[in-house]
Amino acid sequence: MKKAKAAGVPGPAGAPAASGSRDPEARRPGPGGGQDGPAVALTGVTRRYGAGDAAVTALRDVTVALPRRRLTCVMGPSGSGKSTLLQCAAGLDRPTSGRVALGDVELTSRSEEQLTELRRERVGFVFQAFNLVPFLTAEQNVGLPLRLSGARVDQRRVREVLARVGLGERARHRPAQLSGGQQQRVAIARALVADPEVVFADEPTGALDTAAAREVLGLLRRSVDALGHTVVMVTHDPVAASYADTVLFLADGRVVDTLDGPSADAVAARMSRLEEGC
Ligand SMILES: Nc1ncnc2c1ncn2[C@@H]1O[C@H](COP(=O)(O)OP(=O)(O)OP(=O)(O)O)[C@@H](O)[C@H]1O
Repeated sequence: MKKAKAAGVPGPAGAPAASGSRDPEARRPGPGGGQDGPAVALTGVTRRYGAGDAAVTALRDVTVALPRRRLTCVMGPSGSGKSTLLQCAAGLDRPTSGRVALGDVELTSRSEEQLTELRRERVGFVFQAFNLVPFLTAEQNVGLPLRLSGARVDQRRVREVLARVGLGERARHRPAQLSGGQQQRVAIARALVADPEVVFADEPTGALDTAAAREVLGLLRRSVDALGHTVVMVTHDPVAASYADTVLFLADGRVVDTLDGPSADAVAARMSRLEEGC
């Protein structure tokens, strides 16, 4: 079991120390690769909701770098700011102050239209509730990001990504004809099809049973190890977090700790201390 590092907020220059990938293949340049800086850098990010007595500060002066070609997990007690961090990092929400950069692109100064386009072109999303379009087949769902960005839908590419998630035989099935785990695998294929710079996954296993969750986590892990993708995942589950290279722990809107090469036991132990307020 590895020890949690002392609290300290990693800055953009020193990405949270992903201690090195578990697979040498992952060191080759991957999607959006070739660049050395972090995939996403938050600098002094504060996010406040509401005003006056009703104001809630969800993130407090967060400075953190999310490294490329790694699986970074975000954990913390309920209300600690995990989803807010993910949404700010993905350009779905705007910080009240501070800066967010996706690769070399500063997000905070962009218009809504520019952010929408950036997300389409450079980011993939996986949600707890799958968010597939119910009347489209698996392959049509996977091709959707390409279609929305105006690119030609390369059917071979769609089939290849579906096969990679083990659903080559289910391309013509609609979501209702698939199990939860299979639907989430379609969602992962959809997130990966356009080779995004970062895949953001918000509780991707929250609605799945243990076996399906393991398959989904294995896929996310392999997308990093074998294909060089970058994944940032929010989870409550220490076992899910053990698939990550690095776990960031949030408490009360701050990054209070990181853990590299985490075991489920070490994550659970750190979480219970955080839930007790230490
Ligand atoms: N749109 C909003 N309006 C007002 N307050 C909000 C909003 N979104 C989040 N918050 C508040 O910000 C804080 C952080 O919320 P966030 O959803 O980021 O936490 P979380 O760690 O993801 O929580 P959980 O684990 O319960 O999903 C909470 O106190 C929450 O109530």
